[in-house]
Amino acid sequence: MQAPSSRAVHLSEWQKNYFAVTSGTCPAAQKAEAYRAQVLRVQYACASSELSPVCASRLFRKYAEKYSAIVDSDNAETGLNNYAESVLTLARCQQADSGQWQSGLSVSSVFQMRSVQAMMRAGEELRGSLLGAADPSAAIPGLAVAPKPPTVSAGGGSGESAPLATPAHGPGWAPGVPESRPSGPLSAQPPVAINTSKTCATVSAPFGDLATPLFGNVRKENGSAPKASPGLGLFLAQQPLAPPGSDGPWDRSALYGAGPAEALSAPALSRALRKTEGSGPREEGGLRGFKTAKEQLWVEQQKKHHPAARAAASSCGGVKKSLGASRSRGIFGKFVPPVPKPEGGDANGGVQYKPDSAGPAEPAPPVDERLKSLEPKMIELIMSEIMDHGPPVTWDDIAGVEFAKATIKEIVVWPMLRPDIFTGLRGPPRGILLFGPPGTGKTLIGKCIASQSGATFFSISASSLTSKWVGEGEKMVRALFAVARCQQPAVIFIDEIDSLLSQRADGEHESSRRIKTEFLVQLDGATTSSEDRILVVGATNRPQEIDEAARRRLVKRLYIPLPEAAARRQIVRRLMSREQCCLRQEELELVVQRSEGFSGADMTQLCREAALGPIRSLQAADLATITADQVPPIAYGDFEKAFSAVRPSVSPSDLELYENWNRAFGCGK
Ligand SMILES: Nc1ncnc2c1ncn2[C@@H]1O[C@H](COP(=O)(O)OP(=O)(O)OP(=O)(O)O)[C@@H](O)[C@H]1O
Ligand SMILES: [Mg+2]
Repeated sequence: MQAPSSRAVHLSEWQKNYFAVTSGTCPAAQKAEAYRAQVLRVQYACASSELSPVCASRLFRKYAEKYSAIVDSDNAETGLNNYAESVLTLARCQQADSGQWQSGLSVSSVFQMRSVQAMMRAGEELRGSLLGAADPSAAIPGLAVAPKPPTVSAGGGSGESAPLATPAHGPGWAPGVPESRPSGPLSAQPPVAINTSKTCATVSAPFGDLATPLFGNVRKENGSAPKASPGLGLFLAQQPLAPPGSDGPWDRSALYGAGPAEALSAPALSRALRKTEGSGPREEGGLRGFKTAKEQLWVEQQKKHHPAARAAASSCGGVKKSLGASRSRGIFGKFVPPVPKPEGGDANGGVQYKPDSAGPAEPAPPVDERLKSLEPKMIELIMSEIMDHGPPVTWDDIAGVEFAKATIKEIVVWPMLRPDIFTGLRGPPRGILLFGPPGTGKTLIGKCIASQSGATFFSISASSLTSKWVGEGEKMVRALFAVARCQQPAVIFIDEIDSLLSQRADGEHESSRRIKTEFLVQLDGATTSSEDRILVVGATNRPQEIDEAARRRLVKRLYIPLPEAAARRQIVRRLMSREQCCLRQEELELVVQRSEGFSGADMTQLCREAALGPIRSLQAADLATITADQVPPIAYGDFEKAFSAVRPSVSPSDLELYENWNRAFGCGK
């Protein structure tokens, strides 16, 4: 059979590549390979004077950009970075589950291996004949010969290195342009044999740190370095440097943006070398230093959003945190679609959310089976309702309500701390209702439980469940309990629970009826399951509006009354202790007497008003110049004036309603 002419070969290859790059169904790897082949072809054509430099430069730029776009794409389906990343993830699974694992092989240790040395010797012998014909850059006048680096990625290196490098290519990745490609022995040339100062930067740029573990050395950090991409590995072996002005020697698009002649010019070469050297210590080799474009994006997102998110979240002691922030999972952590949970998991079978230290390179955490049927968006929203403890609220910060505090300690804190003792009949109730007039410290108690119980604390206002996610309320309720089940022990604190569990009425909206039903079902499950350690704490100042079915499930109904004299005294003392105050004991008693019927919130307001008294007594001119310690102390006179501005917010008739309800349904004194 007659051998096809070189032009015919070119044509058929061209057609093949053209088909690959224009096909809508061709996989990304194949497309990238086709573009890379075109890039090489342009190089060769230019080197053998088949193409004018101007034309070559134009074509080179066109195909190189397209190649770069595929290799660097952040798209999970088409980006080869992602492709390599998933392969690396697979490789890491083999590493005895240790995040610290690094290959024992380094570039230098590989060259100590006998098999590699034998291959190198063979390569030395073949070298002359192969190099002359194969290296296109050698044919371009005025350019330094770029010796081939001891490649990790081109697949032509040692047998030992192959398993590490080849998986990144995947089965569909067949390095092209074989006819002119330097063969294995060349690729295995040891770096020690190369004098970089005399030849060029090619070797030192991609393989600068020879002590770096081989596996980790797929990328020498500086911008968007190639990750063991075979096509790129080969290509870069022939493109030794970064273009002028690029961020680094491996800034692929910048590199391709320059024509071949520019890219290979001597000044650019030295700049690239300087940059490479400068970047060396910044990141040691190894997987830890390896960042995909996606990971880089994650890091940038963290830098951009993290401080703001934290600052915005710190109000009232409790810090709402979203998993995307404090338990950062970044774009990896953007809740991943549920996948079957592999072996392991925490003691409760909970979701294994890893803290920041896990790093962005970690694979997405496995998701609990119990969350599989839920919408990721919902879970993400619920997670953002988890309250961090923030500045702790202690039991002493809550004045009065001794009975309620003792009861809560007994049924919330101790069983959480000693679940082994509180079993059977001693098992704690799973539903608590805190009811009482407004401003008596119900929410404060919730925050205290969050600080003191050591449980995962979900603080959800019922109105947010009903209004924020219109039409999706019942799904939210389901997600809330499912997530809490995965995060046990957990406390779900629902403020204004009356708006969620108000009595069912005929004219009520369908969606709120569904939410209520779902909530009761979930509450029933949580309150009756002997395995779950979920406590639901509801707070309301309208207990009479709560549906009777819900009331029954919130077995411990604790009245949080207006503060008695001792509690009012404690509130004033505590608040005044932080200010300059000259209130005598008998004056304090007068304040306590006169504030009969005030709620805790009213007492706080009274003290704030009194604290403004000394300022108000100052002339405006003085206010501009006075120092903080020159402000007069708060005196009884200021309280007297404050009493005329602050009135009790709870009326006696309202109070009677609460007391009646407490007598009827309350569980306390
Ligand atoms: N027992 C208390 N001890 C100390 N401070 C209190 C007490 N009760 C209320 N306060 C003060 O009043 C503020 C409001 O209290 P909180 O929000 O807990 O009231 P609430 O019972 O939840 O009211 P509402 O029923 O209107 O939601 C608290 O931040 C605190 O400063
Ligand atoms: Mg409240």
